[in-house]
Amino acid sequence: ALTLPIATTGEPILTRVAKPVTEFNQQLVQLTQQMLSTLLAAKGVGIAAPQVHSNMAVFIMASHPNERYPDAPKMDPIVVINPSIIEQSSQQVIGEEGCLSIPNTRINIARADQITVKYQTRYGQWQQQTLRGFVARIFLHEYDHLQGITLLEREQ
Ligand SMILES: O=C(O)C[C@@H](Cc1ccccc1)[C@H](O)SCc1ccccc1
Ligand SMILES: [Zn+2]
Repeated sequence: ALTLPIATTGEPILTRVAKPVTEFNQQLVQLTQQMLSTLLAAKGVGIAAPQVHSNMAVFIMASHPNERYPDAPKMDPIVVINPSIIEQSSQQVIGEEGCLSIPNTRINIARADQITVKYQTRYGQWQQQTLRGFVARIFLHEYDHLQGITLLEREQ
């Protein structure tokens, strides 16, 4: 699967609310494959469809240890479709984040340390999970992208 161009700050697609996925078809599978290869090539830990110019409510989380988060869990990439946040802990943690759409920028962001989320897999199956720490941070960062929100809008 080839990589896709990544939208950067100023491109309208990054400010729009993504649309729910209703067709779990081959086109969706192909999009997720291209998002994954784009993510891996960019050495990111997450990527959302709007970042590759698609307005679908889809993102991929792929935590792995990195210089900023050396104890980040190594996990198989998770495709998240039509996500919703059911619960967020009031306890927040400040952490440094980057964004593939905002090159050479690192911003400290406060995020809930624990969240309960619901989403569909690439086969349309509903999952409900509790996420903590860095993986919760990635989920919230990508979920923001689906609402047209980036780090720049969250910066205090
Ligand atoms: O732009 C994106 O959505 C991908 C970000 C995701 C991210 C989420 C939470 C915290 C940091 C980044 C990229 O992974 S940016 C590259 C990166 C990788 C590891 C740590 C920091 C930045
Ligand atoms: Zn981002």
